[in-house]
Amino acid sequence: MSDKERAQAEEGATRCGFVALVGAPNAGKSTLVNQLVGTKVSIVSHKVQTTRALVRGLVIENGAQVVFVDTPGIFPPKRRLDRAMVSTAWSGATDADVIALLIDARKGLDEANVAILDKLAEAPRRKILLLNKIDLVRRETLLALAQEATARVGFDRVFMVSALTGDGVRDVVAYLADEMPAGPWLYPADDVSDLPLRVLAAEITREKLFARLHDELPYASTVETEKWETRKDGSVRIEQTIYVERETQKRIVIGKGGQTVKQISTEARKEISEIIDAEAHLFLFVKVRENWADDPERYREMGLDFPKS
Ligand SMILES: Nc1nc2c(ncn2[C@@H]2O[C@H](COP(=O)(O)OP(=O)(O)OP(=O)(O)O)[C@@H](O)[C@H]2O)c(=O)[nH]1
Repeated sequence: MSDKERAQAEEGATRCGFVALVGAPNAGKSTLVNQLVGTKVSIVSHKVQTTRALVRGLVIENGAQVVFVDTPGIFPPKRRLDRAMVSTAWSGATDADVIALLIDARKGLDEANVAILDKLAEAPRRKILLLNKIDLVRRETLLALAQEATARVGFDRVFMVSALTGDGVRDVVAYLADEMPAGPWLYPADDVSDLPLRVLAAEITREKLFARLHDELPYASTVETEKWETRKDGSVRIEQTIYVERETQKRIVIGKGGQTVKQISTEARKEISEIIDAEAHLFLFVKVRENWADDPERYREMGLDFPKS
């Protein structure tokens, strides 16, 4: 935060609001939030539907605090867990001051994007369109896509961005900062995310787990931080449990002689240490928890509502 911004905050000339990022799985929402905030707050993966809970990224620009809500990918729900994710995504969107729809420009208006556009057309909110992955798509294609999408939904603005390279992203932030309503900042100025560190640390381990075992594990596997202890020397002892659904999956995660879980732990520990800016000692346990996807308690821990059916 600059001195000017600090002064604005003190004078009370501040603005603050919520921006919901919606889009089909893999549109690039997590990558965009990370690019906006400049720190890794959301977990990026090649596998779809990695984002489960609402993750907020905070950006301060021109006296405004913009709170980004990174919603789970919106897709036709089948299972209970899927329905919880989708309903959390839409409720995040309807509470926001601005809804930003992110579309993977390579995909164009495929079935998933058309369904989202139709639903968005009904939402009584300001909406903007972000055509993402412009590093991979020709300009003529982008223009045609922008026209097609705006014919379906009254977007206030269309931006062309690359969440990966950061191209065009600052323009989006500047625009949104101007759009935020007057009001005090809701979060401390130096925070980048309100996601508790223990949740973030669990997400990092989950990312490493999937990077290694995405073919062998169902995405229903989960990681929870059970213990977080700061020691006298400033280092942190973290205990996490990886929950899987079956004994066979447990064996896969542990690997021969414990090799696999050890590698996951090493990778996660490195990244967690960087983020907390302290030495981390990470201890991973693997447990089988059958039918966890039907257990309301697990949903609460992930910040999701438990759908009744
Ligand atoms: N080339 C390119 N790749 C991108 C861009 N933005 C995102 N990606 C890639 O697209 C993939 C999906 O990105 P994510 O940010 O995980 O997508 P998401 O929308 O958050 O996905 P869910 O969490 O499943 O909803 C990752 O492999 C990213 O590296 C971009 O602008 N250009």
